[in-house]
Amino acid sequence: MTDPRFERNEMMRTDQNHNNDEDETRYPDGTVKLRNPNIELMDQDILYHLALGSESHDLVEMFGDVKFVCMGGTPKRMQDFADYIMKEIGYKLPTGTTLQDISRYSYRYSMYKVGPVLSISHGMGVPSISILLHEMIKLMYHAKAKDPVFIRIGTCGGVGVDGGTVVISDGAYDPLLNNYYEVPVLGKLTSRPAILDKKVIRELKALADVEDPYETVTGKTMCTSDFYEGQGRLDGAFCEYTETEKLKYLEHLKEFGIVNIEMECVPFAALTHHAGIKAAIVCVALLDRFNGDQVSTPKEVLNEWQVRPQKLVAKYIKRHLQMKGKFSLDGHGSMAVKSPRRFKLVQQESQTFE
Ligand SMILES: O=P(O)(O)O[C@H]1O[C@H](CO)[C@@H](O)[C@H]1O
Ligand SMILES: O=c1cc[nH]c(=O)[nH]1
Repeated sequence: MTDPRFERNEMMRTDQNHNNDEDETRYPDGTVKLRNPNIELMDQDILYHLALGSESHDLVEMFGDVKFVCMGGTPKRMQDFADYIMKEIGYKLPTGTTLQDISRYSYRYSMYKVGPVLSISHGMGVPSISILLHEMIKLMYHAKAKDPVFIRIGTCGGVGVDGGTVVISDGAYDPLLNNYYEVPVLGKLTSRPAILDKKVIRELKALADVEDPYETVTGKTMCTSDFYEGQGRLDGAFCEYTETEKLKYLEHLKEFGIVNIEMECVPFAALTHHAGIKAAIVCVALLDRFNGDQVSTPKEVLNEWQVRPQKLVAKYIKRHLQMKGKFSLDGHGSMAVKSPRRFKLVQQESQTFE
């Protein structure tokens, strides 16, 4: 007999496969509806790992205009992206102010806001990004943000693609090649389909420049919970398989259509999909895993490679801002600060969390 503690919650899985209709996740005006009735009954919701709260901060004022939530592993990359997107959309900070890390007093994640774009670090691996996603989805709900799109800007190991190649994920798979996110809830495995938005993927692919001196490809991405043995590396502290076995495994992945390996795609695709939020992942490969395991490319080259997904995502954001009258850029491609007051509020951090 199956131990009930480890029973997979099939009912929930089936339910969630069919239960993603817009009524469940959107109010008619496009604002995010939460699939948790408890939140609106709470006096306040503390977004602990963001150092924000629904009572301590005016979240509607601070984040109500957010349209794009960009995430990546490191605080540095996401600060660089905030600076880059600011230039790209011509967003002007009020004189005498600089971009601030809104979540700095959480000492967990770093978050920057540039007009309608949030740029936030998620750390490494499934638990770290899943905590952030719960809080970012709730933040979008509290802020009454309309139809935000979430994009992960990452790095990965290539499976048959060269270092420097940009990969747009069109599927997210765990190491058993399941495309759902399994998480134990109250002692039962609950599984949620890991689905990325086809339209966003198509648009991103169409924006890739054929003149770029590197390739931009689409393909399936595998998510692991470990960088070393979990990704079949030979250079971890332990290794109980041969190089031949490693290569056979990579061949098996390649045949299945996996083009890259990273450590967050499954919860990212599953939690955004469950929240009814469109999402996409753009990573740059740091190496082709058929050729090795160590990331030995010089830092300057890696830094240039890391900008490649940012450039593509910036193009996508610019295109959408130009399409939407509300955020339209002026004749010089500049986006004026619409509300200096909003900006001030965004820069304010909560003393409560210091
Ligand atoms: O470069 P980022 O986006 O952090 O992601 C990749 O890099 C980390 C491992 O080095 C993992 O988190 C993996 O997903
Ligand atoms: O090989 C790699 C490179 C970056 N990130 C990963 O998870 N794996």
